[in-house]
Amino acid sequence: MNIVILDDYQDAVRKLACARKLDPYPAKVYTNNVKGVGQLAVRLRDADIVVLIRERTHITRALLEKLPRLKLIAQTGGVGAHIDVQACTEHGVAVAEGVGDPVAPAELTWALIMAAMRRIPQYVSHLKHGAWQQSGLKAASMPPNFGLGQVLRGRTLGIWGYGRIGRLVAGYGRAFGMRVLVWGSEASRAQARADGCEPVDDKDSLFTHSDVLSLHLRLSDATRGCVRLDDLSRMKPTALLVNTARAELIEPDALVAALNRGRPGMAAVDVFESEPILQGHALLRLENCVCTPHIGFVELDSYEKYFSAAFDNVVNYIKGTPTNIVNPGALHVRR
Ligand SMILES: NC(=O)C1=CN([C@@H]2O[C@H](COP(=O)(O)OP(=O)(O)OC[C@H]3O[C@@H](n4cnc5c(N)ncnc54)[C@H](OP(=O)(O)O)[C@@H]3O)[C@@H](O)[C@H]2O)C=CC1
Ligand SMILES: O=C(O)C(=O)CO
Repeated sequence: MNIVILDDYQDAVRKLACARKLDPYPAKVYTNNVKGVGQLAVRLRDADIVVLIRERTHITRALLEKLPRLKLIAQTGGVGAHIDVQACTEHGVAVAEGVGDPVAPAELTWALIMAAMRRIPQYVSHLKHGAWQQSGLKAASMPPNFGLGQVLRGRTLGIWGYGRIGRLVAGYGRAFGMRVLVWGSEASRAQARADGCEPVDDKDSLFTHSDVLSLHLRLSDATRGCVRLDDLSRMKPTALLVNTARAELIEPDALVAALNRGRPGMAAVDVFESEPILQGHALLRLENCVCTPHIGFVELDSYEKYFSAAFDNVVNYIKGTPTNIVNPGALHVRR
């Protein structure tokens, strides 16, 4: 079996002990600098198994048609919209989902909430530039209403996407004495009610009433662009929007437009439509936006867990006992 590992950010996989699971099965490791179906098809033409670290590589129908040897795609973390799972099934390519750890992204979400609500990145940056500002931030570039930071106790946290991460973030919010509103499917809202949160009856209520609104949906055709400029415009000028899920959940350009208008007053984001984000991107220039470079899951233990789970799936597949296959139908299609 030829195994190719793509998207190996900063050689992380090679440095981690979990990669030793592949020792008996020689693997080529590439940091993915390949663009387009043609070049990718050349790089992957001898691969039986591809391990994807994150989502830079798009597995499309057109690419699959050029890869008759490919049998398994092993993804770290959840399978996202970058893999055409239906086309994989039709081509007999099994897709294995890695198991992520929701704690690291949930804690990063909270780190961003606290940093943004107390304006910590801005205070740190002003202080480093010699400005001792204790009674609120003042600068020509500050949007109106930016003002002072705010405490969380007694304020309202809104959660859209009450899954593994959203549920943890909600629990931390309750520990801070926040009222927690949840919007989502009937099942999500029932779970939220059982957990002591308040399900809301419509999306508008979530955007209108939240002081902090955090997105935790998965990206799919159904959720792409589900947050529109209209929704953001309903938010309070003092409110914070947090996105550690996927950038494409928000309509293109809507977040920049909304922040420029001051509703919501602030955003904190860990995910971008194109990663790495280009220097000079509008979100990086906005004083009322805190950005981190997709580090929700980047933490020693969860790094090991993400990669280790993906490699377990590879080894189990080779041994003939595939695990965590999201499209079991593919296993019955002759290659
Ligand atoms: N920044 C980072 O490093 C990380 C980011 N993430 C991202 O965080 C987000 C949440 O992850 P996680 O909590 O593990 O996800 P889960 O699958 O546990 O939950 C996601 C929620 O999204 C909703 N949803 C909408 N459409 C779908 C769909 N097609 N399939 C499944 N759920 C759907 C569901 O809510 P409902 O039933 O109400 O519709 C579900 O509860 C994801 O976007 C993930 O990619 C994850 C790990 C690290
Ligand atoms: O698993 C995920 O969805 C992540 O964002 C980590 O790459």
